Amino acid sequence: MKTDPTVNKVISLAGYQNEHEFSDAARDAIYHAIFSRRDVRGQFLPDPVPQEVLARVLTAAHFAPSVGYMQPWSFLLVREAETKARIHAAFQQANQEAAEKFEGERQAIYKELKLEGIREAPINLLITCDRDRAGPVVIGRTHIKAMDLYSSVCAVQNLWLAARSEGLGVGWVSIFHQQALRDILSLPPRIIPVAYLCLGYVSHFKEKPELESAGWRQRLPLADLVYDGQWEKPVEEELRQVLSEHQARAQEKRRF
Ligand SMILES: Cc1cc2c(cc1C)N(C[C@H](O)[C@H](O)[C@H](O)COP(=O)(O)O)c1[nH]c(=O)[nH]c(=O)c1N2
Repeated sequence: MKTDPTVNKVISLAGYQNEHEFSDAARDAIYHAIFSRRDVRGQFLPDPVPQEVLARVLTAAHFAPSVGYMQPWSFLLVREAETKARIHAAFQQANQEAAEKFEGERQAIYKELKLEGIREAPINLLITCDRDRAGPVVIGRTHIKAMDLYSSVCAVQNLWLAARSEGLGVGWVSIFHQQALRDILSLPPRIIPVAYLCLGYVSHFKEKPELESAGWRQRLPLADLVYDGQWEKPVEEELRQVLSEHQARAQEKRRF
C-alpha cells in the first residue's frame, strides 16, 4: 500500500481510502453494532453473563472520552433480587405519574408500553457521574459544567454498543425520582445517577425501535437535521439526497 501525498490517499487495489481506515469487515461490524443496537425492555433471558463478558463491556465503557480526561463515571452493579424489587417499585410509582401526563389514546398506548426490564435482566447497572472526580477546575468544563455529565453518557453509549456486539441487550430506564435511586443505592450528594441500565442476554433484538413500532414516534429525516453554516439553513440538495440514501440503507440494514 502506498500513500499519494498530493491527495493524501492510499493507492491500493484493496480499495482503501486512507491508511488509517478499518478493513471492510471491521467497518461493517462497527456500523452493524450501531444500526442493530436496540433499547431492550421485554426480551431478557435469565442466562448469567460471564464475568469475562461483563468485564469487556465495562472496559469499553471505561475507555470513553471524557472532559479533561476526568473519567467521572463509576459502575454500580445491582444483582440481588431484593434491591431490584425496590428499584422496580420506585419505577412503578414514577411510571404511574408519567402516564398521567398523557391523555386519551396516547395514555392508552403509554400504558401498553413495557418501559423496563429491571427484574428480568440478570444485571442492573447504574452508571454515575462524580462531579468532584478531578477537583474544582477541569480542562474543558470551566464554562459548561454539564460536560462531566455528557462524559458519563459517552461511557453509556460505549457500553451499549459493545454489549450489542456481545449479543447482550441493554435497556435504559429513566422513569425514576432521582432521590429514590439515591436512597436505595446509598449515593452521596456529589454522585449523579446518570443511567440505570438493564443488561442481559436476549431472546431476540427487535428490528425497529419499539416506540416506532407502537406508532409513538418515527425516525426523523436526517437531511432535515443537517444545516449549512446557519441554524436551519438547509445543505445543498446533492448532500441531502446522499444523506437520505444513507438513512434508507441504514434502516434497511443494507451495506454502507
Ligand atoms: C437518556 C435515555 C433515557 C431513556 C431511554 C434512552 C435514552 C437515551 N430509553 C430508550 C429509548 O426509548 C430508545 O432509545 C428509543 O426509543 C430508540 O430506540 P432504540 O434505542 O433505537 O431501540 C428508555 N426506554 C425505556 O423503555 N424506558 C426509559 O425510561 C428510557 N429512558
